[in-house]
Amino acid sequence: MSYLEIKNLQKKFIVHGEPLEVLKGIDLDVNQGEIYGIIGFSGAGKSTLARCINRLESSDAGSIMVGGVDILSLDKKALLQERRKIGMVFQNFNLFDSRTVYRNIAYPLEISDFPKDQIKERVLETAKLVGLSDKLDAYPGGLSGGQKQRVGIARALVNKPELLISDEATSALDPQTTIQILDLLKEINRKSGITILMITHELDAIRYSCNRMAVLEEGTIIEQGSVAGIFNNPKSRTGALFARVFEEFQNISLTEGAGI
Ligand SMILES: Nc1ncnc2c1ncn2[C@@H]1O[C@H](COP(=O)(O)OP(=O)(O)OP(=O)(O)O)[C@@H](O)[C@H]1O
Repeated sequence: MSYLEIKNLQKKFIVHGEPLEVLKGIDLDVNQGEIYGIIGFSGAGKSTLARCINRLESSDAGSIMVGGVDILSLDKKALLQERRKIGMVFQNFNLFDSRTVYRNIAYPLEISDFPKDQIKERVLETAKLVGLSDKLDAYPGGLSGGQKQRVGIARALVNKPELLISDEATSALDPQTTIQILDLLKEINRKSGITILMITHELDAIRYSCNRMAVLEEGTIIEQGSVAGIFNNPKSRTGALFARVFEEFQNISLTEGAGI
């Protein structure tokens, strides 16, 4: 059953008085409970797509259904309500440096009508889920990149959303920390059944986490299907480039590992 259904989504920006078409009719179907990958080079429109889904960005045409709700038709009040079902994680973490880990995680609850006397319990529960129980009094400045992203993930999850959009969540992290964060997302998905849209330019992150994926190129989804299918038999230039870059990277590692 599909949880996120996007049809003919279009978005343009006006740049120096000229229209710049960034999303040119996106169609996407993400099943409930799956981790779905979207890959694309820089400038393909990935972040714009992510931002359109929770209406941080307006859209020009098309429809976005999230859990059966037509997101683009909601008034302001209903949108605030529905947004709680959509968590978002960013590459640069977007944390408040002057707030402790606890208060960063609590923030979405503080600005909603969540019962005040239940905030602490929810924050502690969420911090535990992401492995941050011992860092609640720390400030972001004193955390590693991986810990910062755990705070970002906790903050995205504290409202118990049904959809998590991960926009390059691991792109600023080293390979080992990337694996830890991807493992955390997989574990959260397995435990809670949350649907995850993983947007990235890293094919290995998608190979590690997803069964299905789409390739975004210049605002168009040019290929979608199983990760194995696209990787082994890419139909598009971008798909082929990603597969080749990945293989070359593997070869380099092997050669170096063999000491040649
Ligand atoms: N607010 C904006 N105003 C004008 N142009 C924008 C705006 N936001 C994005 N763009 C343009 O839209 C295109 C797609 O940008 P977007 O950030 O969605 O791509 P991306 O695939 O996420 O790339 P990256 O991985 O580099 O962030 C780019 O050409 C970008 O310059």
